[in-house]
Amino acid sequence: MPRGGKGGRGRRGAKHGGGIARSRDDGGRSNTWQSNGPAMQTNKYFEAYYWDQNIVNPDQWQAFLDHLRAPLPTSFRITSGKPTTAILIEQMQNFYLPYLSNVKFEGEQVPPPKALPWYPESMGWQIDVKKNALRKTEQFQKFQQFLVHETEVGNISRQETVSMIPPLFLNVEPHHIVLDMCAAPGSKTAQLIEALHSPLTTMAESYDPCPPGIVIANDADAKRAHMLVHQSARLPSPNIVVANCDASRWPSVRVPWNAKGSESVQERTMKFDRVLADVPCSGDGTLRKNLMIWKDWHPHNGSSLHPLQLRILMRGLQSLRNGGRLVYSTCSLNPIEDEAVVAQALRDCKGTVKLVDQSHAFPELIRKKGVFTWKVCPTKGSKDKLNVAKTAEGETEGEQKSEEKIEGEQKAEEKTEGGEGSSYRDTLPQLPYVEKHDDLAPEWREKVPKSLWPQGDEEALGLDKCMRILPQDQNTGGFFVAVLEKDDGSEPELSEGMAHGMVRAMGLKDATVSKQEAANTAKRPLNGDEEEESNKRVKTDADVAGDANGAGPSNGVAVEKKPEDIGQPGGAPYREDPMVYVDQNNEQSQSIVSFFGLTDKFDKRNLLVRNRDANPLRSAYFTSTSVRALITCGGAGKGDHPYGNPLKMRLINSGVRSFARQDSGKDPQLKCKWRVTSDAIPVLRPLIEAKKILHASISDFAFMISNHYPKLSDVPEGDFRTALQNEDIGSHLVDIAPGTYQDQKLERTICVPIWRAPASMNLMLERQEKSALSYRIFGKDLSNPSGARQFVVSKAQKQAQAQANAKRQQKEEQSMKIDEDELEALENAAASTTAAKEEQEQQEETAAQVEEEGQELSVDV
Ligand SMILES: C[S@@+](CC[C@H](N)C(=O)[O-])C[C@H]1O[C@@H](n2cnc3c(N)ncnc32)[C@H](O)[C@@H]1O
Repeated sequence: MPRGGKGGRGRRGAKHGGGIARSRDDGGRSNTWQSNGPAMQTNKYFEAYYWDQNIVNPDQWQAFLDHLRAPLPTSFRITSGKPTTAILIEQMQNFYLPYLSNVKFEGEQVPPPKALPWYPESMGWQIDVKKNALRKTEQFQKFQQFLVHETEVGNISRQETVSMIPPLFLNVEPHHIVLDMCAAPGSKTAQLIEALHSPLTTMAESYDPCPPGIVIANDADAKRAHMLVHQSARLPSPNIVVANCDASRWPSVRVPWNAKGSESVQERTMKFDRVLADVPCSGDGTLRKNLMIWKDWHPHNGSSLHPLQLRILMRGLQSLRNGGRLVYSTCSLNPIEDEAVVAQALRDCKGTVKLVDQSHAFPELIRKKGVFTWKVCPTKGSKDKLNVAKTAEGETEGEQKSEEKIEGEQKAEEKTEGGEGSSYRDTLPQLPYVEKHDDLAPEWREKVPKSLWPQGDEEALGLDKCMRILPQDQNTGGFFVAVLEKDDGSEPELSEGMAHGMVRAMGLKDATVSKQEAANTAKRPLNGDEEEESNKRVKTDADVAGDANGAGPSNGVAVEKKPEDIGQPGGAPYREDPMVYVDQNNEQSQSIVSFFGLTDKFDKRNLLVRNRDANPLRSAYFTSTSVRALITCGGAGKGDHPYGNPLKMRLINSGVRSFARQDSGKDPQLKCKWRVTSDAIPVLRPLIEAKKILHASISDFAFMISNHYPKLSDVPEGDFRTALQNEDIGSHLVDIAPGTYQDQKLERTICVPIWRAPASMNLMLERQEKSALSYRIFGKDLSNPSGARQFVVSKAQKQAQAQANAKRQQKEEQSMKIDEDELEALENAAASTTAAKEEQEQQEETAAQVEEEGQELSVDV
């Protein structure tokens, strides 16, 4: 059954791998393993097909099958470029490795986790341990809690080892515009975002909060595209855009662009520096975790996906700039979905695209070279169905067997598998291979693409530069990766990539608008009629100048169309709220900038809201300038969406939610009704004036964690308390200086958000974030009297879990496969964000109460 593809039309589970959530404790998965048992993990078509394809050496065959039938090891990645990156690696190496090095389960030594030798700076890990050993030994239980905690707060991502590979070969840099064509559930997108903000390194200093580049995460499935929003919320970035398009028809979007050294702004089609085409596939590389694939697997699954895969790859290559790089990947081992797709794309590109030799990169990663030839099985039934000419070369009696006969053979008594060459092959069914496209009857030649077959030019195309990762080599899933680069000689001026030119263009446009605004302000006040007339004039002027602030009724340029009337032709209606940039003179925006002391590096034109009035109501998002160039298409109305967005992209989300309204308190002293979200701190902290940051010691911090809304008078005496008392009521950021507290050391400064109420203060972190942070620094949770880790399980989460379990059961009954990637992503993202939201709302309520209480207190005093 295809993985994430369109092959199973009408059956959602088939189409997208069955979007089924499961409980965080992994109970669902282990039950699946136990209930299915090894008896189910067999498929004679699979064995016959892959034996014939010759991608596994005969002496490795048994190991190949054995690994496919063994549970997949747990693996995870430590998020790069965060202040926590180095700390977690240090904890892994200096605490958990020794701690887990001498564990026995059922009399056997359990291997400790190992850093993946090819993943940069020990940030990728694998645990070759059976699930029940993980759950039933005290040491691994403790380790599991650490993993869950750090996963929930975004410092660790559970990700299958092989899935970590494609983004590494993309070499993403901060100025790159990156398209992740088939991104959901988003584990690779997370790596792309990390790479955009910092080189893949443990050094937090290299983190750039707002680089010039953009990551566009796209998925054709609307529900799955929304999962990307949750996933990206774990890695807050002003440079992220989530879209919901059919990647094979990825739209051309026009953006403003300025050539270096010129004073003019041009409009250009946005081209990508990097493209990831991790296409929907039959998924047989995931057999170790998606057990249902065993049951449904047939060579035809791959053949039926080949055309879509090719269309997506071709569109990716067309969208790439000259000199740009594209990585094509599948979690299928099938050459029809792999080499055949790449080969046809190379042919169609007529020499403008080449496969890149990556044999020198990540040398510790064991991989096989791509193959030059393969066998094609274009139908599920017998060849008769295709009316293949009876005289066709290579036809044998065996190949003529009917489908019923094949099934009969599949049920035939199993003989010893492996090793014995042809005698083993004789135990397996013959498959309805068709030697060449010309062998098909004329009416079928039209329907079945010729590109399924090798065409003799495979060696010349350099298909051996493709890479195939086989399960037995590193105890992983199976995977295929090809790295392609475009060299068509066009647009040499784009060799610096497009992002810099887009940012420069916005600078020029912004300057024009500022001049215009200054001129307007200087005018005398107008009476009503004159004002209306003037608005019309401004609209025309702005149109001519290319208003950089985006469209909206407020600046009079919106074309009134209802968003629900608009959609991709033939696609689902597009109903997302518009993304509108706030006028930089907006009162709320100005209060945010002055209260938090945001420097000029914070461009207030990049503050975005999700309403047509461009008014910050509950949340305000911050995006990079390049994202503004894209979302507004550089000018009002250019994007043909009522509010200026490039409609064709079907935008779902963008930027980082940075400010949340907190105006429930009625204190007239409250100067700014907004608080900085904890997600936005890494992005905003470097953009805030030093004098606006409060400073506290590690013992002050221990006090903050241990106490919920302590009175100001109870805060330990010292500089922090004095500073707090002199501070305005509202949201503040506090730098906690390195130091020692009860033998526990904080090695580097961390920044946390607080709320200063009239008579009290509070650390504005949700419970599990506080708990994880406390554990990391103090070795226990100071906010919990028992010191144990705290996990927030919200009502919504419990409900979602119950629903997910029911759904899983239902799907299992229907023999659908469960997409474990999706489950992993849900585990990484959705549950924790629901809980976090609830926690945040609860915090806001408490803050309001305390504030009011504080007001009363201050009146009393
Ligand atoms: C193999 S999964 C991608 C996994 C993802 N890259 C990750 O690492 O988490 C394939 C995805 O392609 C999506 N998809 C299927 N057809 C598509 C199309 N025509 N355009 C874009 N996405 C598509 C599916 O919804 C599915 O989420």
